[in-house]
Amino acid sequence: MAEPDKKFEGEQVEVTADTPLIESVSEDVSAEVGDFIQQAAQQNEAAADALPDVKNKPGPYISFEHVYKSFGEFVVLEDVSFFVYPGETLCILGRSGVGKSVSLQMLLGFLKPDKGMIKVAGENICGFKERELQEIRRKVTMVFQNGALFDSITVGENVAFPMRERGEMAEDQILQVVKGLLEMVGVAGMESLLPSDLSTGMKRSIAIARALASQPEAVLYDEPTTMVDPLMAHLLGDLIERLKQQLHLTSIVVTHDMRLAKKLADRVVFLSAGKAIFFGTMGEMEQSQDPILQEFLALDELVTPV
Ligand SMILES: Nc1ncnc2c1ncn2[C@@H]1O[C@H](COP(=O)(O)OP(=O)(O)OP(=O)(O)O)[C@@H](O)[C@H]1O
Repeated sequence: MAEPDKKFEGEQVEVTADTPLIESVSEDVSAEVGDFIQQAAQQNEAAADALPDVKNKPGPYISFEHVYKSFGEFVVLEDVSFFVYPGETLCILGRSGVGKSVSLQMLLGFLKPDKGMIKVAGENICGFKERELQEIRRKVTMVFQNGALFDSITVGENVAFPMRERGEMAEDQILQVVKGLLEMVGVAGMESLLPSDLSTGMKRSIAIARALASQPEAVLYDEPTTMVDPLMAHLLGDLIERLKQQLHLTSIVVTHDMRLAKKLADRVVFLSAGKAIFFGTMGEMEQSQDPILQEFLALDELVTPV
């Protein structure tokens, strides 16, 4: 059952278009985090430039090439291919159980494909050892549905975690970046709260701030708008879009939320019965005569009327 969207424990705060949350989401980034963001954006542009040049276009940042995955007799993915270019957003769509989360887990090396190649930044990661996979997980970070925050430490400590782990920044600089990142994702001043004090939507915003703290080149979002109210879903969608624009982040978004896919996706891949039955733009998907795609689009209109 969906967790209710609350702001603070014991305090009923209604999120409306006038709350600071919305103002800060639409504002430019603060000076504190400016340098950090600038550095991340430059790093992402440099990473994109370093990718193999295919006919003067940079190669995909992430690609699945003829990927197969089964659990015992149960076939999850069968000859699935798709890609996402640097700085672009790919949405993975499909009904429950088609292998969307399994795809993300393979992309981070938590699961191995049976056959095929998964490339990140031009390298096939399928044969990578744990150390090399850890470097991939620094470049490509995941924002989990539940935020996956550490419950026993504060919001500020959660966001600072990747920077402290890397040990490259002075403590006062880390605190400034934490402050700026929280401001950037619309939850300014919440450093000293515990994750249990926060709503699902806020946990997700903080999980995004923590993901950004490791200065990733790509971010994977697993159902970012599920179990939050429509306004929070809209804000999270705006935030993901803004991060793409400001940081040139490559993003993969697993979602059932067609409005979100329409807002964010440069391309979508639609998984069904083990196959990628569609890979293209949202506009092309809407024009498709494939009955499975038509049914999915029609169902979405029934569930979320405009
Ligand atoms: N480690 C595993 N061992 C065995 N089966 C698994 C494992 N992980 C996933 N599966 C199965 O693989 C299938 C695809 O799972 P996956 O979680 O990727 O679906 P999904 O498309 O993300 O669905 P949903 O939208 O409901 O989250 C499911 O039938 C699931 O039970």
